[in-house]
Amino acid sequence: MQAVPALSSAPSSPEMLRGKRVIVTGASSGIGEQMAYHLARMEAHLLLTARREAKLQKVVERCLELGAASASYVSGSMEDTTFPEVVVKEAENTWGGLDMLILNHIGHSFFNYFNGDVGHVRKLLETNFLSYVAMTTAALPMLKENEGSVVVVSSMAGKIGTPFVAPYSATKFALDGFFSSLRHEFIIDKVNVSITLCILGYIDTENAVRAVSHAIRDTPAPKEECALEIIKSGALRQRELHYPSWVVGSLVLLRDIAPDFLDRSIRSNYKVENIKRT
Ligand SMILES: NC(=O)C1=CN([C@@H]2O[C@H](COP(=O)(O)OP(=O)(O)OC[C@H]3O[C@@H](n4cnc5c(N)ncnc54)[C@H](OP(=O)(O)O)[C@@H]3O)[C@@H](O)[C@H]2O)C=CC1
Ligand SMILES: CC(C)CCC[C@@H](C)[C@H]1CC[C@H]2[C@@H]3C(=O)C=C4C[C@@H](O)CC[C@]4(C)[C@H]3CC[C@]12C
Repeated sequence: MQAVPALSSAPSSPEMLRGKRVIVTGASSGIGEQMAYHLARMEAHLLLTARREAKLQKVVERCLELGAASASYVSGSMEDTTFPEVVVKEAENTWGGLDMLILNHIGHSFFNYFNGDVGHVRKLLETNFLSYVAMTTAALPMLKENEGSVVVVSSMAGKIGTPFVAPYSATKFALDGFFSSLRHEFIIDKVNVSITLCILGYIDTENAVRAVSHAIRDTPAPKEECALEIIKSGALRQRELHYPSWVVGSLVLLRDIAPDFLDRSIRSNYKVENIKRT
């Protein structure tokens, strides 16, 4: 009998997404950029989006070098309520269909004590949450037709309360509520569109390391591996991804059986003396 390689031992298994049409948001840097490169190696068709056009141009070029079936971008801000539809329309016009929607972008926030800025929370909800709802709504007809997948990138801070990220954490908890409810409805309604919620711990992207390395004792996990795990979990239509699995898995378990113990250990991971109030 021939041995079947495990998915993890075939990092860029081309069959997984070859020829599939994929939108990646927040693809100009960090985990989104790394997802674009993995998808390119898998020979997918790519539509990338973020605000910075020059960065997107470079990522598209590299995707084509790596073997993408096609690659293009639309630049714009998800703070603009009309932009989600613009992106989905672009996919409709170029491909006439869609297989996977990867929602990954986040607006800028601060890593600090909550300063009472309600306007910031409102703006962040638009960028990090409402635009995800709008993108999914606009893409749903195409996703239904192709029995596609929605991949929602969230965080441990969207499952467990952690300090200094109150506005961000709220937007990530909102994603869990919305998309976990929607998943039920799809199943009840026999809509064959999968929803994968990705719960990530601390990842070594430039922005994350710059924002928190002075105040967090943890070592971040690699963005390249993280990006691949996200794509795999979406392709396998899993309900949730926990990455790194043992860290996130055990914290989520502790949340329900020993919440005070968990909160204390979370706080002990922070060098609070390095958080300067702004
Ligand atoms: N890194 C980490 O430790 C963790 C990350 N995550 C999640 O992973 C995902 C990716 O994070 P990471 O790679 O670190 O983030 P980055 O900051 O590296 O990337 C964020 C992306 O979003 C884009 N973006 C920012 N503002 C807007 C906007 N207003 N409209 C549209 N796009 C925007 C940025 O591009 P541009 O500036 O060009 O618009 C960029 O492409 C996020 O959902 C995050 O919550 C979860 C847990 C931990
Ligand atoms: C108890 C410990 C074992 C684990 C604690 C985990 C903490 C350290 C992890 C879990 C989720 C992480 C945040 C996150 O999701 C996304 C971002 C956005 C980025 O631009 C800036 C960094 C930030 C705020 C991360 C900061 C570190 C967080 C709070």
